Amino acid sequence: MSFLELKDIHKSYYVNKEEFKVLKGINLSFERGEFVSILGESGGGKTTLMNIIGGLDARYTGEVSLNGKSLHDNNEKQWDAYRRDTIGFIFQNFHLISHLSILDNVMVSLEMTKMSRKDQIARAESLLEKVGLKEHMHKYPNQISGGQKQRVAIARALASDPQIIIADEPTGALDAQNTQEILALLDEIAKDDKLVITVTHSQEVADHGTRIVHMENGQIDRDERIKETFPVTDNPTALPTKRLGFTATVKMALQHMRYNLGRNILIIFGASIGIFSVLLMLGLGNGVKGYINHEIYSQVNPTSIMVAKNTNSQKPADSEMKQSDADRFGKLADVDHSKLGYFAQGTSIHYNKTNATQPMMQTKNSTMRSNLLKKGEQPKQGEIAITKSTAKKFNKQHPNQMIGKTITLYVPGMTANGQPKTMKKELKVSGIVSDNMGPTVTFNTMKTLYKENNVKFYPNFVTVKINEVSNVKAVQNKIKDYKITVKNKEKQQYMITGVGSIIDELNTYINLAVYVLAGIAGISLLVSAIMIIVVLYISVTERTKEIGILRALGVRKGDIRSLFISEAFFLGLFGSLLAVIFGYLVQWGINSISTNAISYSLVAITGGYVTFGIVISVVISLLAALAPSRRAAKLDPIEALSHE
Ligand SMILES: Nc1ncnc2c1ncn2[C@@H]1O[C@H](COP(=O)(O)OP(=O)(O)OP(=O)(O)O)[C@@H](O)[C@H]1O
Repeated sequence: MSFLELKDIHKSYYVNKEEFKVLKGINLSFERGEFVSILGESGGGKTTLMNIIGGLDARYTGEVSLNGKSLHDNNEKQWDAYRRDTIGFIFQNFHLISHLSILDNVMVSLEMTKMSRKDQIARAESLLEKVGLKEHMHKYPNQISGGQKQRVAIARALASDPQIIIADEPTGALDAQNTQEILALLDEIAKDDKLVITVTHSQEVADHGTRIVHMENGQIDRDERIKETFPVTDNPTALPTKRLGFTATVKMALQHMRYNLGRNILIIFGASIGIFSVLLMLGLGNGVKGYINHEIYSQVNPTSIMVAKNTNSQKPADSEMKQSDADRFGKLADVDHSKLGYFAQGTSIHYNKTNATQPMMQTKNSTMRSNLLKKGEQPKQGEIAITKSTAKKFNKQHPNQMIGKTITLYVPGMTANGQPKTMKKELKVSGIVSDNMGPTVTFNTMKTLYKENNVKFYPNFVTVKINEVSNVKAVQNKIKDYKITVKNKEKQQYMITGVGSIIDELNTYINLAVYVLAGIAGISLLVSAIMIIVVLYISVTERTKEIGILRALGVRKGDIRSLFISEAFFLGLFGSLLAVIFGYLVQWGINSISTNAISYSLVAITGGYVTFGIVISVVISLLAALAPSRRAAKLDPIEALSHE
């Protein structure tokens, strides 16, 4: 049983369904310790035969067996493993990976062995030392000579300690001096128990080996042993290998990105614009919403709501809110307390022959914020807090001096038989409040005013104080759920009034506007995605040869796919990180201006938005990578290697 045996190998190529027979029944057997040169006319099928032996081409008929075991039924993964474990390729044009250093070129093969990382590096260094390149190991392929490149290729071919070294025209691109050095190295390899098969046109190379096989017209026409086969000293002990794996693929992706740094920075910059716009829109929307809420909440207590009767009637009796209504709300979950109140329109205040009409006035209640009191005290029984503009009307120079003065309050009312009656009461000014609020008296003061004027008093709202802002909506909904039947129609018994009740709706509209804006900004994400697709497609084309090399070294299709997907992942990740940096910078810029102008930070990018931005960016990049990475993985290794 020979080490490597070829039996009746036939191979045809088909061009436009026309068959071209290239190998027409090859029978050969090889042993370890041989240095075989395959000679023959150009186009005679030598490379085709090497591709079959090297496990790059499985589309042939006949039998190739290694140590008596046929390779015929190998599946894709077994072929990958065969190329990793058994074969070391040396190509005429070196086929080094340009974006990896000399050391890393050798490491690609070693990373597929099960050695520890430390041992892998030690072996790579010792192999480079053996080929005389240790001091050049941190250079890149474009920084060394042709002869040196071929020596790197030899070190790489030997990395996983394969039993067969296939060298296709290894000295074709070298001068006489380098040719001698490479031949000496190949000699050493054969002496080291391995089988070296070279394809060559050079008689000098052929004469150097132990055996010459000549091909003619797709068949072997001469097979002569010119030297003794080197003695084989032990059984082959190949290094156990594994697939390239996640870490090595990711590392290689990063190395490629670093090699093309300028271009990748531009792509990352392009990709970041979309995410940045979305982040800024969301942050701005959030900030503006916060600002509007802040403005409203600075005047209205967010945990208090005002409830009135749901009626269009002008009759005070129809709008009456009773203590029983207040008690009903007071019993709802999360309600702290609930109180009757009175809201009046068309009131006026008289002082010192000057009259000031008041568009609206309400009894003091929990929806009012204490900060609306600008000077003096909150009103007690028999007192009133008047607005700043009213105070100015009465005392232009010193409005604050109105505090302590007595004014007359006029309130329009209606007698029991429907006659209008203006009620009045003298009250002491206790303080001055913001114009946003209107004059304020206590509920009891208002009640007394009605009583003194003999008009029945109908409280017309209830304020409900809720324990927490987050429970307001639920309480509002419960109050809205109380129904009453009027003329056979069921309708809501109460309505919620005051600014607080519209905050929710206002926020819904703001959110809507923000999402629309972010959506428009999102269009640039689509542009980023298309850009990444284009870039990756270009990259696949550019790197076709590299893909062929990796496949020849035994890298699996899946790992080739991971390589491109990793690059896309990093483009997306770095793009979004850059976008976050830009986002925070612009946020800082806008907020410094807005804090000066309106004492509020208008942009509020949240951690949630940042996470969303990063996730979206990465997902888009990964989706964009699907098609290009699939294309890369599907490339035929032989075609990829011969790609110009
Ligand atoms: N993919 C292919 N499709 C069609 N024909 C092919 C293909 N690859 C090779 N051939 C043809 O098969 C024949 C053998 O090619 P091969 O490369 O094996 O020859 P070779 O002996 O290595 O030649 P050379 O010494 O010039 O490198 C040639 O005629 C070539 O044109």
